[in-house]
Amino acid sequence: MDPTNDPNFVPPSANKNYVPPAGNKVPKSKPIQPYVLEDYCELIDAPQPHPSKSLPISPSSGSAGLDNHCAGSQNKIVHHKIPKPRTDLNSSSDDESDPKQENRDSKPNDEDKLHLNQHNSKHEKQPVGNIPRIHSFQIADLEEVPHGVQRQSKNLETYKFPTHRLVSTLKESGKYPLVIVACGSFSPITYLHLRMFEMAIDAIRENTKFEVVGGYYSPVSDNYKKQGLASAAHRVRMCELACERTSSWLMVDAWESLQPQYTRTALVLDHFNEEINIKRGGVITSSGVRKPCKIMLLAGGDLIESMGEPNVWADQDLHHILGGYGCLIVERTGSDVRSFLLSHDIMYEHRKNILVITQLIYNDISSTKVRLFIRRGMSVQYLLPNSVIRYIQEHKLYVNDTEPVKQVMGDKAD
Ligand SMILES: Nc1ncnc2c1ncn2[C@@H]1O[C@H](COP(=O)(O)OP(=O)(O)OP(=O)(O)O)[C@@H](O)[C@H]1O
Ligand SMILES: NC(=O)c1ccc[n+]([C@@H]2O[C@H](COP(=O)(O)O)[C@@H](O)[C@H]2O)c1
Repeated sequence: MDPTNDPNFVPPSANKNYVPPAGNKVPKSKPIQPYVLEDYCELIDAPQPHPSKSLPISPSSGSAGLDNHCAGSQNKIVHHKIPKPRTDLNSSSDDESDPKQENRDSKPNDEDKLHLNQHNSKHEKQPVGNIPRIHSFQIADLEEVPHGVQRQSKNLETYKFPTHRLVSTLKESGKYPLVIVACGSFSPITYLHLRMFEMAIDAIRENTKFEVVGGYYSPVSDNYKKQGLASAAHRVRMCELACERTSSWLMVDAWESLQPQYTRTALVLDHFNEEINIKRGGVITSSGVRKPCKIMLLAGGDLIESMGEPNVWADQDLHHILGGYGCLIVERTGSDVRSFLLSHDIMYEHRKNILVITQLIYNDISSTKVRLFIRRGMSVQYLLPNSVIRYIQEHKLYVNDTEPVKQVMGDKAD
């Protein structure tokens, strides 16, 4: 039975005493692709250290092994240098890139061309592989009217899974495809929610052999009944505006938001598995081999810590999410995710499928506080994309919210 069938349903985060009804089962889902993150988790760019420098890590230093590495890599060598990220440019010599997949970045801008020229002129003399630069395919031109963007339907009958930015052919055939899914309220989406994906893609590139082929927001449905939720249609639209105007790889999937009942996160991930692996057969490599796509949940430290609260998540769901899919956890300021992982039995059991991402530049923008600012007529400029601010103004969202201020200033928002 779905928790929201209960007439007294209150979303878990709003009611700490919430007890989900029995029978909170994960259906026998179709096969989930088999990769465990840690099996494909190593610093792909860093040189292997000299064997004499690799010290075994004692169990008591377990948390060190979690630091921006796969949580389960405790017997692995800890590199103290941040490896320089591979780039489109410097990996191009050994890439078997497919021109068809350049839908992400078909036209290099002037800056790219300049960089390309500089790079080409140096190419003969310098070994490539270590030129740090921003990946231009991640950025959308803020002034550009987005092309080929697929907007989500407002009803389930005409719903189509968005694939307009899903990479269909793997760029580097030696890697494994990965899709990142962020579930949440996004009421409204902020720059923190956008940054989460950028932090995740950096961590994946640096620490694993996966190639991110897509990123999705899955806003929760209205049945979640959390305080401060704008309607699902508004939240989906705001996420779309944010993705269209600030990113060239992120997408929004409205499926969860359109469901007539609240959908547990385990089932949302099953939906992505179904769309990407079952219906579409995963991702193809340039040599024509099909690879199933790993799907991982992207979540903040607070969401992960809610997994330790009684009766918010069914154990069976946690095994399904963490074991079957895996989790990328963005540390939240002030929360100790690593200690939490060590202390939580199910999390610890699946630690090889969990990657903790350290925020090197702290960002703690809170949707709750954004809503309060709007209600108080204060500026929210630079906390969320302009397109989202404009949308909020046009639709007069949040101005008449009645969310208790005490709760807004409570521990979650602070
Ligand atoms: N400051 C933060 N640091 C890291 N992750 C965060 C932070 N704020 C939110 N997240 C993550 O963003 C995702 C979506 O969050 P969601 O919109 O549901 O909550 P929220 O941003 O905390 O909003 P609200 O203030 O309405 O509770 C969740 O995984 C959440 O953990
Ligand atoms: N049992 C579950 O599947 C479960 C429990 C709590 C939160 N969630 C999800 O976590 C996300 C964020 O929730 P909060 O905004 O309440 O932190 C939402 O997408 C929600 O559906 C799922």
